[in-house]
Amino acid sequence: MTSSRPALRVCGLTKSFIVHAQGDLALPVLRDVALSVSPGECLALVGPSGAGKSTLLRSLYGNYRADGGSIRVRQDEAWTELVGAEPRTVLDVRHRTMGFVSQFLRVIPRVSAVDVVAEPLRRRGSEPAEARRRAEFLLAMLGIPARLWSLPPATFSGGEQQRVNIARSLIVDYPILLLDEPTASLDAANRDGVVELIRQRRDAGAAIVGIFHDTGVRDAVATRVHEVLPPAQPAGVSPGVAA
Ligand SMILES: Nc1ncnc2c1ncn2[C@@H]1O[C@H](COP(=O)(O)OP(=O)(O)OP(=O)(O)O)[C@@H](O)[C@H]1O
Repeated sequence: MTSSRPALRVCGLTKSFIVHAQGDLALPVLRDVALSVSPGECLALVGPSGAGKSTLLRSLYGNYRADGGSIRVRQDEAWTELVGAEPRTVLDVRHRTMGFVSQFLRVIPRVSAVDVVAEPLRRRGSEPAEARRRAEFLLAMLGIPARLWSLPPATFSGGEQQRVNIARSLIVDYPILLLDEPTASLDAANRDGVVELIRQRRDAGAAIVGIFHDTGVRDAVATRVHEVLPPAQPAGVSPGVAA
């Protein structure tokens, strides 16, 4: 299901990091980025290492503050501007409209895997039994053995934790999904489960933006690519310097 009315629209997006170790030098990363994603589309961000793909994705989610430009999200049949928005506006968009799937699970001590996964639905007012049923469905689909569902994920393998994280991030049907390497460190069988889930979301009408270094995964899920180009660096600054 594709719709020509975008769910996410970015214009003139600009972002620099300030490198304190180099006398507060501004390191430009994103310059004048423009993109638009409609329901049913999956836009893959491509470009060389260090070009700014993660920076762009995190800026879309409001983890990084943009210096200029516009990030608009369709919510309640209207555009909500995220650049310069109040934190509560960003939180509201995250709660209702835009999900982010990272590679890493923030492990909560003593909470079982099924409750970790069910929690975002519970927070939105779902019946506990329904949230649990949906969490179990996703865990099964992602190949987490049922014997692990009642255990806290702290001792799970890296790949198991990653899949619990994906299940938790996808349990809510967000209209917009941002995916940061969702299949990194998964084996082939588990990768296929994640790919299937992403395709289902896309075909059900989610607007997706993602980074997929695995070209097989990218080809399986992406409907378009957006090339992120590295901006010209100021003289004397090498990429990879942390602020
Ligand atoms: N917090 C930060 N502080 C300072 N510089 C940063 C920060 N995060 C990223 N950068 C710099 O911004 C540039 C873009 O980094 P980013 O991680 O967005 O690239 P990428 O395209 O996702 O790379 P890769 O494909 O290797 O993951 C790099 O030069 C990086 O060093």
